[in-house]
Amino acid sequence: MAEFKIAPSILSADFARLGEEVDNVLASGADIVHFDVMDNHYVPNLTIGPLVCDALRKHGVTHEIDVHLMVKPVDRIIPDFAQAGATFITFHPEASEHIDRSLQLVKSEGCKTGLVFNPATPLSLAEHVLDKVDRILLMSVNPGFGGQKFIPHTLEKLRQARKMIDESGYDIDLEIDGGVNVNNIREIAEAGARTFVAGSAVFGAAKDSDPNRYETVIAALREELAKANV
Ligand SMILES: O=C(CO)[C@H](O)[C@H](O)COP(=O)(O)O
Ligand SMILES: [Fe+2]
Repeated sequence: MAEFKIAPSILSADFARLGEEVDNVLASGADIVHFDVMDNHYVPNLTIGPLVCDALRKHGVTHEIDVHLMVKPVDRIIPDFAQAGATFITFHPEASEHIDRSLQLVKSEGCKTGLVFNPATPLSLAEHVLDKVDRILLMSVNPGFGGQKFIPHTLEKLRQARKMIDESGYDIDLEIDGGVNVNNIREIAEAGARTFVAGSAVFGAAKDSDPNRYETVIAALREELAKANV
């Protein structure tokens, strides 16, 4: 069976208790911390920056931090995130003047690289840089907000991305971000994704009733993944 990873997006966490929320979700079985950076310019929302990434590392987080940059331009902020402890730095090709140069910059700063594709952005933009990409992230919503509905067309795009990666021979992860939940994660895995970002599905889970709610929802996501025919 393929290896699947679950990456809760802290966009939907309680920011007043962020360290505790991240500790809880990791202790509940999450693999990766997905860290959404929005600049009120590339996307119409404003979130968190390198200081918060650094604070999570100082708090004791040792898991992978998957920095999803929704900022323009990207190059200026890459060294700051590398220094703040990012594991992956993933950016949108439209936000970089020179995609190849930005990928090289991420690598030279000691981080892994990711390229992220909006619903309407063609995968062909990755064609000539696959040797420098560690992760392809497909957005299944338009970027900027959590809690949106999964765009069904992304399933076909995932199949295309899976084919492109497999045919390339490179070791590239395929991640999905936006509207992932217990009801659709299985077909998303069957379409080719291996890493699953889930924000509202994890942090929004039945807040009042279940003290182990993160564990319950992550176990339910894994149960669905175990049924996937891949
Ligand atoms: O990048 C993002 C939005 O731009 C978030 O990672 C994404 O929306 C996750 O939230 P949800 O699972 O609630 O859709
Ligand atoms: Fe994201």
